[in-house]
Amino acid sequence: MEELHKALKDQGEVIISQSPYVAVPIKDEESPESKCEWCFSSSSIKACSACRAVWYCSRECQRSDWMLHRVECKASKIVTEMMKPLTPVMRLLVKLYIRRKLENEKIFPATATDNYKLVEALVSNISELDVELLLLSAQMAKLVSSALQLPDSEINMKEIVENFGKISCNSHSIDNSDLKFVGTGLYPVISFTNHSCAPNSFVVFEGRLAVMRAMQHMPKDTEVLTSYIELSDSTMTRQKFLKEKYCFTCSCSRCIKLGQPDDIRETAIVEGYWCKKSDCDGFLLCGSDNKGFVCQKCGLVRDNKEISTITNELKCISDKASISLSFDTTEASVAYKRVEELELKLYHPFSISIMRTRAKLLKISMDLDDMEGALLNIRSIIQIYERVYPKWHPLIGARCYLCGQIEMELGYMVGAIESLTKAYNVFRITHGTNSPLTMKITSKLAEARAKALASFGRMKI
Ligand SMILES: C[S@@+](CC[C@H](N)C(=O)[O-])C[C@H]1O[C@@H](n2cnc3c(N)ncnc32)[C@H](O)[C@@H]1O
Repeated sequence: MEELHKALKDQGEVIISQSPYVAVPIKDEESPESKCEWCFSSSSIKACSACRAVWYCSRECQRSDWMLHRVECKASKIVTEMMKPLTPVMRLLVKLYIRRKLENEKIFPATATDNYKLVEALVSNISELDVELLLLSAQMAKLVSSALQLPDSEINMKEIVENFGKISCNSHSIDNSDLKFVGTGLYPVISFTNHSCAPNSFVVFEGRLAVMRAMQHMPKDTEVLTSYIELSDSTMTRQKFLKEKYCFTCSCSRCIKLGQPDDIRETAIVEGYWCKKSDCDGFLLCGSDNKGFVCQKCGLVRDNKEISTITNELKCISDKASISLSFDTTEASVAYKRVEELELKLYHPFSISIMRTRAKLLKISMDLDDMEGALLNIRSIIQIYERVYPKWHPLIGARCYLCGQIEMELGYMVGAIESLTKAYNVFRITHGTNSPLTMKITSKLAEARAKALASFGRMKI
């Protein structure tokens, strides 16, 4: 780890890259399809013919995973039955033990940056976990040990529970090149990096390879710090999450401002209630008599009844909107527009709730082929992202890339060139100039410039 801090790094420079010690694909609501066990691709995948519990997109991927999967596959009866109920975390743990076994038997080579000793050195925070979580871990440990079919003499329950703790506070979410969450993995060297809510490094993934890059100029001996969490949340929310999941209180340059006037105002913008007077930009705090919320700028009170009438309607319409999303996009569009209307009565236009609703509206507009509507939403989302994320954040790059594509489709070539340039400037730092994503944007940018030149004089902005 010391090696990580030694050399001077420039913005965008690779600090370290590492393959996972163990990794598994993930299925979730956003991406429910099965994925290749090795590279996480979901195209042209076939189930392993022996256990039918894992999938591969090519012979090459199957071959690369074979040394580990061979052992999983052998216990096929149990594994096939248990694979489905096993959560990704449990699967990671099963793979961790298989890998350790193969390493001990010298079947799997151990290298300086890739060996079980590095896993042993990871923090587990087990002494900080509450009793309920410990009990849950112990139950999961039992399941894992039966999946492994180890003789009782080889099972150390305490160690399994401890390894659950290690996976919980050290594993990384793996994104694909579209920034979709596709897997989870343990990268022991990268895991030695501490957290900051104002990080100077960022980890991206090239398939299963994790690549950590400097997000700013880093003089020699600067501590490399990365972010474990969603950076757009308020200080209070970030601290709560870090305490619960990672068992520490963050004291980074953003967190030390907790409770200061600027921090209270920022929390109110992203998560709190807002003054309803159109010419006032004050935030509301609960009044001392608990009867309502008072604007901190103009003093106007919104009583609890008014707030709860809006929140109740909001809950009702939001539920309806999310149900209609899966069967009637037009109905969902109407419902989410009403959600947005109601949210604007309560929250600041830059709030996280409104940002999420606009993300839904963006997707709906695109599904309905309403590109002008999509453009309106994506531009407003970018405005919010640029407030809450550091300017190099890949989410800003992804949104600017999409915005540029929409602008191109609509013939707004000046806007398209501007958005694609912004996207390029983000991804050249986070992903490097040679990554497939950055190259895709470069060619889109060239196309936009060529179209702009060809239509010079008849351009829309
Ligand atoms: C992924 S590990 C990071 C490496 C760890 N510090 C070590 O020495 O192995 C995550 C754990 O490190 C500690 N940690 C990470 N960032 C921290 C920070 N900014 N302040 C205090 N503790 C931190 C917490 O215990 C957290 O659960």
